[in-house]
Amino acid sequence: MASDPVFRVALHGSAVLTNPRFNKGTAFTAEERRAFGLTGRLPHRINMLDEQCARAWDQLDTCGSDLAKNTFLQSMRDQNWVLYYALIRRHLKELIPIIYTPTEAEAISNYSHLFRKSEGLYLTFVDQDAMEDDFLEQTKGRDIDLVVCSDAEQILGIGDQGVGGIGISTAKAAIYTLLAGTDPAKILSVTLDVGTDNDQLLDDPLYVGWPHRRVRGNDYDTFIDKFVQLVRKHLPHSLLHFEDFGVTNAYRLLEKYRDNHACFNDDVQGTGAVTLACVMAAVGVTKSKLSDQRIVVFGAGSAGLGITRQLRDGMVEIDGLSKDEANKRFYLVDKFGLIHERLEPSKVREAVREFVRPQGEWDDASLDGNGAVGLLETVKRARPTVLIGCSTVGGAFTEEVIREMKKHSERPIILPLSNPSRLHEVKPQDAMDWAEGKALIATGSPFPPCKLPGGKEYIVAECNNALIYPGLCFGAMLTKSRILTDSMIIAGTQRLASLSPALKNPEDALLPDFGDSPDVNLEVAIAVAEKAIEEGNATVDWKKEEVRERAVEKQWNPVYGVFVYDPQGDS
Ligand SMILES: NC(=O)C1=CN([C@@H]2O[C@H](COP(=O)(O)OP(=O)(O)OC[C@H]3O[C@@H](n4cnc5c(N)ncnc54)[C@H](O)[C@@H]3O)[C@@H](O)[C@H]2O)C=CC1
Ligand SMILES: CC(=O)C(=O)O
Ligand SMILES: [Mg+2]
Repeated sequence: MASDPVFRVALHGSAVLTNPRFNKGTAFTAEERRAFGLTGRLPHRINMLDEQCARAWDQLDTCGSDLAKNTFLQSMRDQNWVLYYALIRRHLKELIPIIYTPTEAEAISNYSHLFRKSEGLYLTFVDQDAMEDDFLEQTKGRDIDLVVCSDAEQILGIGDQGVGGIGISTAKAAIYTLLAGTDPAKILSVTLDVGTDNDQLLDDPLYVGWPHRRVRGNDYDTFIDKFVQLVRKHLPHSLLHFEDFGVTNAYRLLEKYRDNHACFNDDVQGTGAVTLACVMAAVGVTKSKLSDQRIVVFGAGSAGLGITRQLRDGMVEIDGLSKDEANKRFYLVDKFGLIHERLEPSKVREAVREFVRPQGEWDDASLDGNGAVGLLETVKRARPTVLIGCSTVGGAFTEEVIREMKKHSERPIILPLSNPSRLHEVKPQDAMDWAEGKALIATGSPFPPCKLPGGKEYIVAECNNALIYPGLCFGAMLTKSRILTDSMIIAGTQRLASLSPALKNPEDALLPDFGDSPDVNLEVAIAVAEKAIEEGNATVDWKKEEVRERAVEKQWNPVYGVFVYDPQGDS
């Protein structure tokens, strides 16, 4: 058996108990209590981590709502990292929805009212002259591998949340630790407070962010660039994760920086990757090819377009289609209806141009009350085999839409991916009933299984980027890759797809269970790291054969080590 790791710690007395990285609470041993001046600061009895977890679980049980549980866990994280992560690891499926989607969305929208303690780095537009000092204050002497940042323009389906964006950066960071084993001490969570266009926040006297309209244009770009250059200068080997930016900035910033630093946009690339893996599994069940699919994407924002591009690239890489041929498999429907050539140019964003349906094809289509080619008409004429929702429009996949799809597709693949749960385009059970028990379904947030006509149950896979992004980025971090390339992402995606339970049993879920997500993300990380080495992007001198062992070795696990007091040690 491996012996407990030994840590040399320079803190003493209450400083150890108030530092979440080192605090063990009642688990400090008698020897440690003497060495760190804790004997009189703790009750007599020494607990094991398992006992602490059992007590915390009971305490959590007394919280009256999911939001109260989220708040309880947040304060546990402020007190004791090992206990927080150990508790969640022991109850992964129950607690991920509490610390992540859907409950975290509620916590973020109440951020100013629930505020208790600062977490992470707050960079505010008006304070940008001090940005480097503020940045160094939190990073100096720390060995940071990962920076997770958000400007909070499009948080988890609930729109602009201003300074509350720190909540998504810290939640995504926690998922990195839980599912990939990234050391929490090596992660920096950042909110980029450039104001907010959310009137409710601006009118709220308790709002704790910068009460100003969102800064845009050159001023915004200069502010973001200042931040990215600090990351590049002071943390050159780190990975920079962008989360929940508005659609235009999401694409622009990724393209601007990804060739010079390892950058990742989760809503674009993570969502694209997990959905590609999910559709690959589904076409395995229907015994067809990716390139045989006709795909309607409802909501062509960061996620919708990221998914479209990733599926398109999959058709090119895996099935050998040309890019132009692959583009023709997609029908994008946004708030002005189907994106086609006759739409006014102002309604067609630059990023969607390659997927615009040609003039002529839709000339005689019926228009809805807004003069648009709506979803139902698109489904009638395009006869999709795959229908994906990333629109935040709850209930948009109506009975008529699903029944129409079923007329032309024996096993319709239906993926309502919008978060949180109330914004899903269709409830899985409704989709299954309307598709006469034949739908293949995955959702963005967790849902209970569907009942099938014969009484059996169908497990609804969770197609959430958390099933893949921690592994994708951990693979790049492990190998200290200079950049995160599309082919590294495809390698991770193929590894995830190969783990689909539906490949072994077509009646099973399309993606692995979230309870298995730590093992799944490890596999993804290994595939990405191997690819990084093969492509020459890695800056570590490893052979591909040693990646698995190294990856496991580098994982942080929520266990208490043995502490030795050492004034020259960590603090
Ligand atoms: N399952 C997962 O892993 C992920 C899910 N999401 C979810 O996807 C949703 C979209 O997120 P983002 O793409 O980041 O937001 P976004 O704001 O970039 O995209 C939303 C798109 O939907 C369009 N839309 C709005 N109303 C519409 C309507 N009535 N009909 C058709 N389209 C309409 C908007 O114009 C926009 O293009 C959110 O609910 C988010 O939580 C996002 C990332 C990952
Ligand atoms: C899951 C995620 O990244 C989102 O809903 O934005
Ligand atoms: Mg997101």
